[in-house]
Amino acid sequence: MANLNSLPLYERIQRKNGVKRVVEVIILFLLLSLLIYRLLFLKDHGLTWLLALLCESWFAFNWVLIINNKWNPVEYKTYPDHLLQRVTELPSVDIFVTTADPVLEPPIITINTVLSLLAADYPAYKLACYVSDDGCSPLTFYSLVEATKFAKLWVPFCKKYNIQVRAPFRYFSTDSLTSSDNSNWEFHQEWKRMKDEYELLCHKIEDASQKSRPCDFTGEFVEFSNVERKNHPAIIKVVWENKEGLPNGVPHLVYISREKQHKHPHNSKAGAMNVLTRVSGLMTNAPYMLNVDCDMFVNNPKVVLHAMCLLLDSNSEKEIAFAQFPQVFYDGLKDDPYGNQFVIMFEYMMRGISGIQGCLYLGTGCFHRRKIIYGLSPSHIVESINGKLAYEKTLQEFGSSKELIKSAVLALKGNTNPSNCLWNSIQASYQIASCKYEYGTGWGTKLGWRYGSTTEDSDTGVMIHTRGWRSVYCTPDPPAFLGCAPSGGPTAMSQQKRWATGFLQILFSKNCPIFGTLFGKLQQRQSLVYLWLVFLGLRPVPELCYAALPAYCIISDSFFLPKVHELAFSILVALFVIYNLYTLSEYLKTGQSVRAWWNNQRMARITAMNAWFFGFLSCMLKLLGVLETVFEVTKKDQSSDASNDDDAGRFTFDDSPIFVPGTTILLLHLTALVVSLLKLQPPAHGGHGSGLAEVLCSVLWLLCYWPFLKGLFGKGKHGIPISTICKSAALALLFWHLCRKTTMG
Ligand SMILES: O=c1ccn([C@@H]2O[C@H](COP(=O)(O)OP(=O)(O)O[C@H]3O[C@H](CO)[C@@H](O)[C@H](O)[C@H]3O)[C@@H](O)[C@H]2O)c(=O)[nH]1
Ligand SMILES: [Mn+2]
Repeated sequence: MANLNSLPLYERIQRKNGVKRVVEVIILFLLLSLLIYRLLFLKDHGLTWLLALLCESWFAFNWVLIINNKWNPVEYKTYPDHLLQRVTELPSVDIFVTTADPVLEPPIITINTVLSLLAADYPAYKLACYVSDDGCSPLTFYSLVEATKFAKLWVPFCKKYNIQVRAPFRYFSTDSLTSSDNSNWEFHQEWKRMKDEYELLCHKIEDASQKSRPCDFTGEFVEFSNVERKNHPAIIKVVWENKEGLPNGVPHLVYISREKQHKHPHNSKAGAMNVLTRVSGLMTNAPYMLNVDCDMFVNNPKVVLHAMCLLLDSNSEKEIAFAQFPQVFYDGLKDDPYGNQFVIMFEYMMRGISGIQGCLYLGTGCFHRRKIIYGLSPSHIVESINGKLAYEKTLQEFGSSKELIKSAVLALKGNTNPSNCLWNSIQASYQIASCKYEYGTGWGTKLGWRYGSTTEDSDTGVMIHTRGWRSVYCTPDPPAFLGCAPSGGPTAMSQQKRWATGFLQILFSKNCPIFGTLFGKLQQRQSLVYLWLVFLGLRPVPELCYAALPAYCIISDSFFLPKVHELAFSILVALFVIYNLYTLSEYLKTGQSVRAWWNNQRMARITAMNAWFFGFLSCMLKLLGVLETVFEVTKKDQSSDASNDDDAGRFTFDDSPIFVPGTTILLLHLTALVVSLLKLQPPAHGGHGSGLAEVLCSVLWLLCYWPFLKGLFGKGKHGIPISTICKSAALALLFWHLCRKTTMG
């Protein structure tokens, strides 16, 4: 028999991508040729030419960054079976679930996530689940209490029959009975019972949510009487404690609603994560922490084992900070109409980035080492191996709680703390969940999740990589977690807006990836990865200019693209064809449709010009001190009703100004095409008017904005509101006027 210790826990496999690289370089070469052509003829042309040159330079630069991201794709294969044979004692893991709003994030979604986590294939006494509720909702708490009762049946059932999907709503939505061993009478009975019990649970929660007060504010619920969501003392409840420490029981479950006061910034999700980190530090102090958004349920019960394969390997202790799983979505709309299922992004971009310093931290589905969240660097590890704990001098950064400092020392030394009684730490927990606790401490700057960006995940990731850590990307089959992708134009746009704002906040902060390379240990290529990410926030500027150019040229009868007979025109055509075939091939290779490819192409344009533009504005206003940025929570739908709806993929709008730029661009191109069809242009200077290229470009923009075109005539949520159309028309008129003025002048 092979030596057990020689069995690998994971393998890192370099993926072959020779052909892709060649195509990528060809595209780069074509882009550079175009730029050279622009430069050569710059002096013969005016402002439009220069503008085109600047935009194209930006796109070319972006392409270089993308090539860097994708150049060295790797795959991590994990072997949980080897782990179970090799390791006698698995480490404990604290699990964090965040929720913030019982309306946008219905508690039934949150409890399904919690149930799936409690039932994971891992010794129950090694897990503890902490739910942070920024909504301070009695309904969420009530749902958790009820879910715990159900969990006592559900968890043993899942483990006994080795159920694959352990989020009950998902398990019972498929025909799980016929697909399992039907002849097993006992299973049949238990299955029925589970289904009935789950339905009962759903009814209870549904009933409670219909009432103005979900429950009587007595007993456990007393603290919820009279709470204001944004102004209330901390509420911490041990919902369930696995006192007997049974391996197949239900893991600990703790509810936390941190203190909030109007005048104290709460730092959104990052703030919630830091409270979770501290409270769990006191209660269970596990060396590993898994965090998920409330909608991301466990889809692969072995997920913790997969992560441990990567984190427990003897070498990884000294270099790997976290193990990230991709975000995969369930019941996604057909052909990805909102371009937010990110299949390509996870398949090519993330794998490529994994080949550099490591995958980005994506905010959910990630296992962190506690001591690294506590600020440890790789060099500290070496020092602590040599006997001294280099960290002691900075312990005051943890704040004034003696209990917390004590637990932090243990965590930093790598001592796993056997769980004592959770109730013992309740008092101290209230102290560290108060909103004043962090003043004068390192939380949010040196410790924990970083404050200052609405994408706290990327920000915290930059910080960790800047300290010199690496990270790994784990893609087991079936996917580890599944969540909801926003459906609907407004939700999709507001999510993207928040991301763009957050990226720019990183760019303009001390945590900027450029500083990370200059002064820290962020590898150069990883720095380029982060630049690619944060520069997405600047993208709306060249994107909007480039979209306006063809309309401008047609209306004022000038040109910005090469004429058909020129060599440069063929460069342009080649670039267009090769680039699109390249992206299309990625979609086909990942089993997606041509339609999905097209939807993603056009949504990339729509997102950049609308959502990211507003993200850009909101960051600029924040920098000028005019406006505070807020973390707008994404609405989550559980039901798959949307996908049965005929109109499911049809773009929806609301009266948000976010749709104004897009509507304006659409109106401009409509005008331009009418102008060109009816030959209404003013006479061009010396016969150099707009040509075929500009018209084709304009048609292309129209195609990209097809959902908006339909929106002009649509009704209800499928229609663009009149007010938005008026604002856009006014802007388009202004633009027209300017075009005409420059041609006259
Ligand atoms: O004040 C807040 C705001 C949000 N959340 C929670 O944060 C999570 C993420 O929010 P969501 O609205 O779902 O954001 P998404 O756009 O879906 O999330 C992506 O982007 C976020 C950063 O913008 C990351 O935090 C997420 O992990 C990542 O999935 C949810 O569980 C929320 O309940 C809080 O706990 N407190
Ligand atoms: Mn989410």
